[in-house]
Amino acid sequence: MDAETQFAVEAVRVSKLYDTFAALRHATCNFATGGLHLILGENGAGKSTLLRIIAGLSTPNAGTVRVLNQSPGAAKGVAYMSHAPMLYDEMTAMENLSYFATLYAEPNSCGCSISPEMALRSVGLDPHLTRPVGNLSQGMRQRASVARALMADPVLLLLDEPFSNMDVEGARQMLDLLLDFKTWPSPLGTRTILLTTHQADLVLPVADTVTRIHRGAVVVDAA
Ligand SMILES: Nc1ncnc2c1ncn2[C@@H]1O[C@H](COP(=O)(O)OP(=O)(O)OP(=O)(O)O)[C@@H](O)[C@H]1O
Repeated sequence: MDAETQFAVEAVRVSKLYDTFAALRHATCNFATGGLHLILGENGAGKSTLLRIIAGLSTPNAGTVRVLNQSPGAAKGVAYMSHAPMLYDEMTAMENLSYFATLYAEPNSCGCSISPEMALRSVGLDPHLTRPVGNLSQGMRQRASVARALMADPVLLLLDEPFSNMDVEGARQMLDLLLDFKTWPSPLGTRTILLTTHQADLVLPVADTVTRIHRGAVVVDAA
């Protein structure tokens, strides 16, 4: 990433339609490089839609989006965690991450990675767990999902509900982990995290910015 890049993500008047329904309406929001950015909003507000567009997984109908100064999907060093599980239930956490590690070795990836073992340890999971993911507690599965995203060693980490299914203590530990991860040196530059959560009280004290979305529109974009 260019060291001069001020914003990890710039979204200008972004709209996303599903048939005639506007999941996002002229949403404009910028996320500074190096920040922990919190995106809040009611169920169905458009938070996941925005993250998916930034991740390059969904194309807006209107507006412009720049991610690490490139088009969404083109930028290296971006990892996205969906709120839906992205792991195979019948495999262990280690088997899952080892499998996905082979995908991160593809030419399109950033070329740098954190080992499956280190990613699992960093979220507090034992890499030698023999239980398949489908038999883990929901909180442990969530940790494994976050570990999968960390494994790409992202300079921009997009997390959709990383604390869901976690008790308060587990969520705190996960937040501490993310804050620590943000300080890890990266050859691609300063790390930035965007996350959505319904546990706003947990993250608000440490968030650098808060972006509120209501019915598809950005209503507050405050530092
Ligand atoms: N593929 C789709 N087809 C049709 N409508 C969709 C699709 N994806 C999302 N929507 C609708 O777009 C709106 C925004 O959805 P989105 O998932 O972005 O909200 P959200 O803020 O992430 O909500 P939650 O907090 O419940 O996860 C919702 O009304 C949702 O039903």
